[in-house]
Amino acid sequence: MHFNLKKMLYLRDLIYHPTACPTPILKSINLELPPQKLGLIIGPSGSGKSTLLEILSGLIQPVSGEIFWREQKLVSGQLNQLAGLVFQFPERHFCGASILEELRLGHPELDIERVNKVLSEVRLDHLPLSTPPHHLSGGQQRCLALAVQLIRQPYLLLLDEPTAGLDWSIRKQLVSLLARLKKDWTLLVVTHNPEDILAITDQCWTIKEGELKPAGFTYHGEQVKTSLNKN
Ligand SMILES: Nc1ncnc2c1ncn2[C@@H]1O[C@H](COP(=O)(O)OP(=O)(O)OP(=O)(O)O)[C@@H](O)[C@H]1O
Repeated sequence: MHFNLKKMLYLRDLIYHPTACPTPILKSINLELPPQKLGLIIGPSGSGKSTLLEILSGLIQPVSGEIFWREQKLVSGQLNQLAGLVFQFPERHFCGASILEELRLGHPELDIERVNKVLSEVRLDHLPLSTPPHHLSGGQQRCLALAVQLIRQPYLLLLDEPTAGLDWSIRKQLVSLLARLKKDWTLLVVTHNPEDILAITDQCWTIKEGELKPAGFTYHGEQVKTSLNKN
């Protein structure tokens, strides 16, 4: 397997071990993800998936290890510019009174052109900007949560269980949206239920008790196909 380190997200020996915990939550994580690819990490509840995304978005700091983006070593302050994190059930965190307010939270200077561009990216541009986020459908709320991150123009989109709690047809639409987004962004998705996302996955890992491994295994009786040997 050969990757060009100049063009990728590269995690080296990341360890997260809060002092109160008897064992590390993340145990020497190594991961390489090229740009404009979708990486999928599959693991059960409590395996460390959200913790890894929190580190990558600069919310918490690993005790050791390094994070590189295009050969540049990054520290927490730089990570929140690199990455946009969409939490699990992001609609629970909306605090704007309208779509426009939600998109402009923390960025009141954003011009309408950029707002419209990002809304068209997630196919919400047909809605009035005054629509309250809580009046949107479940699928539209997920799209708005993505738009909130995209408008900050991160390089890397981090998605925690993006299809959780959505109906089948909405999950399908969201997966098509993610497939479109990876033409411009690098995506890292974590989930305990990979069924929806596998079809658009370029690289896949499993995580169990904080240990990350490249996938090439049987999940729900089906061989998971990864592109670890592509590129
Ligand atoms: N600061 C902390 N101190 C102690 N334990 C922690 C801390 N942060 C996370 N944990 C524990 O680490 C484990 C991994 O948590 P994490 O939320 O990353 O798992 P997850 O795979 O995302 O699970 P889920 O899918 O249920 O969200 C859990 O057992 C959690 O309780």
